[in-house]
Amino acid sequence: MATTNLSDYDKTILGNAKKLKFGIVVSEWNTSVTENLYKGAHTTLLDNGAVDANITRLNVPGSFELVYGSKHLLKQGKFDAIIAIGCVIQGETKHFDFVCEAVSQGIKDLNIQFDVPTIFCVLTDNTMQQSIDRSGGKHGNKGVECAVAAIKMATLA
Ligand SMILES: Nc1c(NC[C@H](O)[C@H](O)[C@H](O)CO)[nH]c(=O)[nH]c1=O
Ligand SMILES: CC(=O)[C@@H](O)COP(=O)(O)O
Repeated sequence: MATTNLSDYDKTILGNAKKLKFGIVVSEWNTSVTENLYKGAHTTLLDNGAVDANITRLNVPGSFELVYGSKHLLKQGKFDAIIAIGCVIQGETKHFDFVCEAVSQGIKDLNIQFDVPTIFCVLTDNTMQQSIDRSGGKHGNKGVECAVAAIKMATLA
């Protein structure tokens, strides 16, 4: 099993997020999962000193739109990091492959085009149970992992 616990991190080595501004883009597909990912990310940012007024949320229809939504926030030039939250679950067709490829490559491209990091907080799972397990279930919460990544990347030396 590749995943240990997505919620484990060493708080003592994490910088304080008090002065940082975050944008969080949330896909509305599989909203029961993405809301839990958002809660994990939002809570972790606050637990590490972030101010709620410095956290901006933007909803988009699906994970494919996370790229455009993240770019929309990045162009405002007022964030230290963006967290893109989605949950893509395999269906009957190859659509899963195209959505996952598009959003992963698109977010990679944003990290090249902009000087502000965009964190890939997108579950790409075979089943809903796998997504439940990784959004506050037995494997922790990927939203926590990605909030930690956002703080680390926003405070790179
Ligand atoms: N099947 C899932 C989707 N599909 C929708 C796409 O993301 C996109 O919104 C649509 O193709 C219009 O551009 N999105 C998810 O986030 N998760 C899925 O499982
Ligand atoms: C990832 C998707 O777009 C997928 O869930 C859609 O389901 P299907 O492949 O059965 O159309």
